Amino acid sequence: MHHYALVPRYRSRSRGRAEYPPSYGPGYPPPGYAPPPPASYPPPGYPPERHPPTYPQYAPPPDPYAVPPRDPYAQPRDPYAPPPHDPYAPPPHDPYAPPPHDPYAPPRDPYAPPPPSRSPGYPPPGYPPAYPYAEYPPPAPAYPPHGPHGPPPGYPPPHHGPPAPPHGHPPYACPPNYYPPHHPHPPHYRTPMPGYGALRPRSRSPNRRLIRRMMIKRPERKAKAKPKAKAKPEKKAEKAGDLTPRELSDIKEAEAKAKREAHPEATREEKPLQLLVERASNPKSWIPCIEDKHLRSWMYMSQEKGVSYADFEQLKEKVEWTEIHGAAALTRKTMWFVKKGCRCPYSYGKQQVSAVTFPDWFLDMAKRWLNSLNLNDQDKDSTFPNCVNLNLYEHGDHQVAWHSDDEPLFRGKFQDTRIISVTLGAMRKFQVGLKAPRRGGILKPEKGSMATFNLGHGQVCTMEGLFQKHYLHQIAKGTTRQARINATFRNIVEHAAGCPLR
Ligand SMILES: O=C(O)CCC(=O)C(=O)O
Ligand SMILES: [Fe+2]
Repeated sequence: MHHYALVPRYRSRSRGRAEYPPSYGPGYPPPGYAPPPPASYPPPGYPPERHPPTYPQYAPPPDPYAVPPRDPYAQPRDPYAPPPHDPYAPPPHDPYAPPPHDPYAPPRDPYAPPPPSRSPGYPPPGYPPAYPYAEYPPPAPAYPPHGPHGPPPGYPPPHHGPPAPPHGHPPYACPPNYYPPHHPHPPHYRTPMPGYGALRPRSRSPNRRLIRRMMIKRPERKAKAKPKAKAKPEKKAEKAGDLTPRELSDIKEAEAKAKREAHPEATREEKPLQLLVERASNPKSWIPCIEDKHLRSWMYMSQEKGVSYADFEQLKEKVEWTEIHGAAALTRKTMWFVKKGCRCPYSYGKQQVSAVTFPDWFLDMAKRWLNSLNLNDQDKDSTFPNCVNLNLYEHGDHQVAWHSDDEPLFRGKFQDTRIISVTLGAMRKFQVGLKAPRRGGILKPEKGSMATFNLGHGQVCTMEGLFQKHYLHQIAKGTTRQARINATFRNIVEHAAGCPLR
C-alpha cells in the first residue's frame, strides 16, 4: 500500500514564490494588480487524522526561531555570575585598532606634516609633539609596475609603504608585486602571475630532468686557470713605502678628529648664547636634532602652522628665479633677498647673484612663518634676519651638495650664527654630518657621522652656534616629482665691500 499517495501536496508548484500572470510586457503590473496571497501553510485539514501509522518524514519542519519551552526545574540565575557569552555582541573596543576608514574624509594632504625621521637617536623622548601628524609611514612613491626582472634595485624604499607582508608558501601567500631581495621562496617557486618578477630563470635545457633520470653525467668542466689578479696600484704604493691618496685622507681625517676632540668650543656658561627654542612661544614643539655642546652646535626642528600652500604657490610664481648650474646639469633655482639698503651679492660656487630688496609681500609671509620665534629688531641679539636665500628644487633631481653656510658675510667660521630654514612644498631629505678635510677637493662628512632628517611642508629647522664651522649639510637627490621651496634666513654681519651698510 502506498500511503504517501494519500498525503496532500501542501506547497504550490512555485514553492512559495509569488505567481505572476505570464505576461510581463509594458504597463505591468496593471493597476490594481496584486500578487496572489502565498499559499497558507499548513493547508486546512493538515495533517490528516490518521492513526496509526504516522509519517514523521512528512511532518512540518521544526521552527528554528521557536522559543524553547520554559524549564520548570531550571535554577534561578545567579545575579553575581558573569553574563553569559553573547556570540552576537559587538567585539570589545581595541584601543590599538586602526581608525575606521572614513570614505568621506578629505584626500591626504601631500604637504601635511611629515613623519619623524629615523636617524639615530631620533625621535627623542616625548616625541611626537602636540600637533597631530598625518600618516606614518608615508605611502610608497608611485612606481611603474615591475618588469620581468622584478622591482628596480632599492625598491621598496626603506620606511615607505605598508609593512611587508609575511613571507609564505605556497606562493599565493605573497602578493605578486612584492619581491623583497631575500624572499625565501622554495627554488621551484614560480610566480603565479606571468610577467611579474620571475624569481628563477627557467632552465635552458628542457631535457634537464630527463638527463638526470638517465644518470648521464655531464662531463665536468675543466676549471679555468684564474688569471692572476693584478696588483692594485694602492698596494704597489704600500710596498714602495708611500701612501695612496685614500690612506692619506683617512689619516688626515683621523688627525682632524683628534684635534677637534682635544679642543672643545666655549660653553654657553663661558660665552652666553640664547637658542631660538628658548625664546620661542612654543618651546615644546621644537625637537632637538643635534645638541653638540662640545662643538657649540645645535639643530632643532619644529612644525609651524603659519606656512601655507598658498605661500608656496605665490613664491613659485612671483620670484624671478636664477638657475644654478652644476658641473653637468641645472641643480636648482635660487633667489637672494636682502634687507632694504643692503647691496651684498651672494655667490653660489662660481655664480654670483646681486641683491634684491625684500619685497613687502615676502616680508609679510616670512614674519608669519617665524612668528613664534619672537624676533624683534629692538633687541640687538634677536633681530629679524636681514637676508634670505631661497631655493627652488623643482623635482628630486634638483639638490644642493654638501656645504656649510660659512661665507664671510655671516662669519660662521668665527662666531655664533643663527640660520632658520623654512620648507614649503614637497618633503626632501636634509642630511647633516661632521666637517672632515676635503677628499680630493670634495666636501664630504666624516665617516659614520651623517644623520638624515625629513623636511616637509611647514617645517622649520634651525642651525645655531658654530654649526657652520663644524657641520656640513646637503639636500640629497630624491625620487619626488614635486617641487620644494626652501627659505634659509640668515644674518649678514660683515657687509661686502661696496655695500652701503658696511
Ligand atoms: O634646502 C635646504 O633645506 C637647504 C638649503 C641650504 O642649505 C642653503 O641654501 O644653504
Ligand atoms: Fe646651506
